Amino acid sequence: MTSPVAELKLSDYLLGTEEKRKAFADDLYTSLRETGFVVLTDHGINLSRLHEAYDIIADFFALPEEEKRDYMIGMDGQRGFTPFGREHAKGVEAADLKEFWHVGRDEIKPNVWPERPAAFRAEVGWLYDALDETGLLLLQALTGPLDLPEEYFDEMAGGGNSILRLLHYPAIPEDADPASIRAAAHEDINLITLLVSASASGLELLGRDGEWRAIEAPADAIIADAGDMLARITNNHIPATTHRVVNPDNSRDVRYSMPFFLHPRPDAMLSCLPQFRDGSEDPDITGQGFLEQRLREIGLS
Ligand SMILES: O=C(O)CCC(=O)C(=O)O
Ligand SMILES: [Fe+2]
Repeated sequence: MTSPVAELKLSDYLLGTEEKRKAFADDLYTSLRETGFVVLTDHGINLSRLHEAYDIIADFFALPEEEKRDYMIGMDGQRGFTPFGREHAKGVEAADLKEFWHVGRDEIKPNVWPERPAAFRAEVGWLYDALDETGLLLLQALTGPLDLPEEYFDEMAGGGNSILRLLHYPAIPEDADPASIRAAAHEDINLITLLVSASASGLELLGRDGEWRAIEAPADAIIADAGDMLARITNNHIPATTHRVVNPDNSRDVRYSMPFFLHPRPDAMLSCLPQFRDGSEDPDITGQGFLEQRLREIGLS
């Protein structure tokens, strides 16, 4: 039996006593290690602005398909629009039942922005920065339990190649491949992922006991999970969390969600930490090298 997902207040880390900060960091580490997930409350991200962002992305996805397709750029899906039926999980043939928009760091690859809704760029840009800051704080908290210098992850991932994904899962089309679900079981590529709670349920996590469980989190909480890159540098001491999004009971129900994938800088070396080396660790690879390898595996490159 896995332990339940911890619910932690980010304010304990930001504003708490030394004791509170340490308890936060230890609980974060233990929950990620044992359940792969943590639920963050009191995270300080402006909630009314967050709800507005959901309205704005719903307006964007409601635009005509041809207009959205104007924002398909390049083939690697790292910026702009990716249409329904394109991405599939690694090792799965059936495509996921979703369309999405990616925002990244302009300095690494320039963003594209839709002409409408008018507030898209400002509000989505704000959310990117807020989640980037929150994600780096979580990584900073992990440096205690991982016995690393406090600035370790700021150097690896500050100004990194992180991606905010705005997701729309439309009503399930009648002709959908019966093998397809909204998002097939997968692990995220990056260090950690932050999910600002979605507009509807459906997210499930594969427990270390092999059981799928629906994620239950209070409204407005942020769910954080560990990705492949964190697993790699800890030699699976913090394993990447397998998760999926299942289809709704009512096939007409739509769903929006906004995962933020916290990535290292492209040239940062993903090197197994010394305390986890036992000969079974993966070889060193740059953030960019690992990303390219994984994008090929999910049909985005
Ligand atoms: O929509 C969600 O809640 C999760 C999406 C997800 O896991 C992903 O896009 O990697
Ligand atoms: Fe994911």
